[in-house]
Amino acid sequence: MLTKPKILIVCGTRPEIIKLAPIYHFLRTQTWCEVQWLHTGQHQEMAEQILACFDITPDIVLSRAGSSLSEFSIGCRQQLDVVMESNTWSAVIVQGDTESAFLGGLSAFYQRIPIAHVEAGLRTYDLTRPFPEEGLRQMLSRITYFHFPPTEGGKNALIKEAIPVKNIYVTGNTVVDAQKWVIKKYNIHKAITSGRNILVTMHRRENWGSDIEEACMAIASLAKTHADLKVIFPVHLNPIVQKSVDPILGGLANVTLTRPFGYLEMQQAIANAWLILTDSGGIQEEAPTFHVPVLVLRKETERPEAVHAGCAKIIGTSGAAIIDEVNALWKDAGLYESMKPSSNPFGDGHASERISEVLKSQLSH
Ligand SMILES: CC(=O)N[C@@H]1[C@@H](OP(=O)(O)OP(=O)(O)OC[C@H]2O[C@@H](n3ccc(=O)[nH]c3=O)[C@H](O)[C@@H]2O)O[C@H](CO)[C@@H](O)[C@@H]1O
Repeated sequence: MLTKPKILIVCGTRPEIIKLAPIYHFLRTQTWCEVQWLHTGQHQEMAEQILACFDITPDIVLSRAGSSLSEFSIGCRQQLDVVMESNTWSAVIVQGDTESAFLGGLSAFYQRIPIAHVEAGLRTYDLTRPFPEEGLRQMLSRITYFHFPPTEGGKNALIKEAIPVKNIYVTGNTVVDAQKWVIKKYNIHKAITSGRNILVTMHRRENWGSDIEEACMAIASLAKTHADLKVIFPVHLNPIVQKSVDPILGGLANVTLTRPFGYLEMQQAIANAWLILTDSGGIQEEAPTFHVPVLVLRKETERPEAVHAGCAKIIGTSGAAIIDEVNALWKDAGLYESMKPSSNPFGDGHASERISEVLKSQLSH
């Protein structure tokens, strides 16, 4: 009897779990393969919550060695090697640009197991922005076999980097598959009929310190000017971020600072938002599903599709730019309508099926 291809999904952070969950569930419905989920432990509390939300019980959980990134990496790599050697894996799936994704890929590479890289080809070509993600995703592309860019832009970047075109498959972003799953399961839809909510998130390392503070001062000024504006800001648990945000925005009547949202709460907050100000990658991709425009609080984005579609604008973190851009949308209903996306340029909700089809045709005999 022929044995089924065995696929290992390796991941460890909140965004990776969100983006790999739909692939895991789709592959579990398939009879041609067996799939296992490995959690590296890079994120712990945040990961548990997201795993529960997506009904995932990992088959393998690594124990986190130490609290520093280097201690985590060394322990993770050692444990990954044992897992890679212990079974005859046909492919290892990783996503994006985290330490977990890179280590999962590297360990598979040494065992000569083909790597399938989900969300491949995102680039800024500035190794310092975002750091370290740009470096990690570029290195992963060198050792990956199946490249799954979400869009044509990612495919073109990979082709320019001499990745064989036969190994590149444009799939759409699985983040939209994940949204469709939770929207249906938990019945998420816009639940406010009046007022204007601005959802804010900022956590990127390159914005730490004065950039976050300047953005917060601009948001405070907007909140004071527009009493009917409601700002909702789930603040990242990193104390560096909290130290910048809390003193400037805490205590304003129409600004709500909260702990990080659970994934469902976040989807509900996006659905309810009139506008989003963010430096998050995932939220740029999720907002169009709920027809919400985004102002990107960064100097660049590796996700230009929403900018090209007109539903996102890169504005940086200067206070003047934030105030001007929000006021322009506040006053000009036509401008606001022109930025409201009618569909999501990052995906159609069927990326997982496409990824499964490619793996089926290449791995099953
Ligand atoms: C440079 C860059 O862009 N890199 C990205 C970055 O990820 P990111 O910037 O997208 O990260 P977040 O902003 O954390 O959002 C992620 C998800 O979390 C949800 N969320 C958020 C706040 C909250 O309070 N509650 C939530 O539920 C939110 O809706 C979204 O789905 O790092 C990842 C590796 O870590 C990379 O793979 C990814 O390329």
